[in-house]
Amino acid sequence: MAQHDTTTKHRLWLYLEKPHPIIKHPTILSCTSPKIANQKCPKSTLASMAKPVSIEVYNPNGKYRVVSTKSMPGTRWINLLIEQDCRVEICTQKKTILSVEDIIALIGDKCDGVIGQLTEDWGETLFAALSRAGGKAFSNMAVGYNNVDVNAANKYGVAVGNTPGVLTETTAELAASLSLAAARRIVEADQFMRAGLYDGWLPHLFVGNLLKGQTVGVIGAGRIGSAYARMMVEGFKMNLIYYDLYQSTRLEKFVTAYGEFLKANGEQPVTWKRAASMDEVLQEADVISLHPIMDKTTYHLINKNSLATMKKEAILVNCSRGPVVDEVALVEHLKQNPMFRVGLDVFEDEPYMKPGLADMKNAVVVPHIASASKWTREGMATLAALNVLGKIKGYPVWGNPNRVEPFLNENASPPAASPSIVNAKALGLPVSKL
Ligand SMILES: NC(=O)c1ccc[n+]([C@@H]2O[C@H](COP(=O)([O-])OP(=O)(O)OC[C@H]3O[C@@H](n4cnc5c(N)ncnc54)[C@H](O)[C@@H]3O)[C@@H](O)[C@H]2O)c1
Ligand SMILES: O=C(O)[C@H](O)CO
Repeated sequence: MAQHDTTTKHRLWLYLEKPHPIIKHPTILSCTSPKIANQKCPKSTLASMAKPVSIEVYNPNGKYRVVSTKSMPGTRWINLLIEQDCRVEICTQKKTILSVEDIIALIGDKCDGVIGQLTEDWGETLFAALSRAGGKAFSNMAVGYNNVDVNAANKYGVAVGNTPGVLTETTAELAASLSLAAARRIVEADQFMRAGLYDGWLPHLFVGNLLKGQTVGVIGAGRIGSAYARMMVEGFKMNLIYYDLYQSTRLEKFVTAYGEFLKANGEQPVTWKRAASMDEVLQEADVISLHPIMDKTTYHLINKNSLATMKKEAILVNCSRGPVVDEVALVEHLKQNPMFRVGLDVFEDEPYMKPGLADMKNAVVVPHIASASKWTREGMATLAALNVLGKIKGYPVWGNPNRVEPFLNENASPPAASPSIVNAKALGLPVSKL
């Protein structure tokens, strides 16, 4: 390993001589600071930029500079970028959530595109910085993009990508897991066992809720909400009630067909209903799962009043975004109603929980892991990278962001298109005919 120019803080390059074991193109550099010269930034920004940000570099001679604010699973996404002449820089900073200043430092004075994370605040300041550096594309490694000010991106002509579809089933499976964990009190029972409290079978020990024949309620029956509904209907023979701004015809057809199948086999058929209001779902359902997007119409959708509408023994699951639920009201409701249970993957002030939530036995809490399966996370990285690459190369936008499978086939080259650009229309980007 050779070390150069260690006298200057901003140029501490460490060349790794060993080829990386999995990346096809072996050249990796590590350094502790990107070039930050000639940027017009507020003084406060410059001051915090003085701190070096550590990065790892692949294909240093690539024509296009693409920055990823985090290391992401898999290597396909890196290979796809370097095969198309990109120099890939991955931030290796230990800090979990990067600040706007950290990201400005990463962007530097020449950057063609950035792959970022849902924890980052992609607003006016960052899009201005990216645009100054010649950047044309940003992609969240997430389907939700409520951390992105799309209007600001439009103002600077920056394409904004997201990663739909590849995480639908994985996220729905976690929502189903939380539904079961809450219904059958799995975490409480696990803690009881580990505490050495089990001294024999008892008729009343950890009695929970049977799902079969009960009603599952879905708020936001889009990709994930529909996949979850199908799992609960087919897996546990639950009836469905859903609320969405749009009708989910495919979901309705599925439940109808499954109901007919059950009937033909002499079993009680399942039913479905599209509710005219969210309150109808809250009143009728035994398990309610939240899957809407996060915007001002869904902020505190579940609050003190809506909680009061729900059955005393209902189960509430949230795998959408934390602020969809008023968490202070939820803690109070959990205290007042010990038979009411929740399964939460997301939190209002992530990564923090509101006071009292951690003490509630009737709450199952996990750290925003709904999309965390290996296949999905690698696929998300691939889609995010291809969103950025597509814009850099001038490719059109894929026609149907709900059908992203062709981009995920590891044995074939991906289509020459950006899989999902949310502001394609606003920017007037061409749509692929493939
Ligand atoms: N916890 C996680 O790790 C995780 C993983 C993936 C997605 N998500 C969240 O889930 C959200 C949904 O993802 P998706 O792929 O299913 O998106 P989607 O766009 O397919 O579905 C969202 C649905 O919400 C509906 N909706 C919008 N406003 C509504 C309202 N006011 N009331 C009721 N329904 C409303 C839409 O009509 C749409 O059908 C994402 O935006 C993201 O925030 C979280
Ligand atoms: O929106 C998303 O994709 C999730 O929150 C992370 O997978």
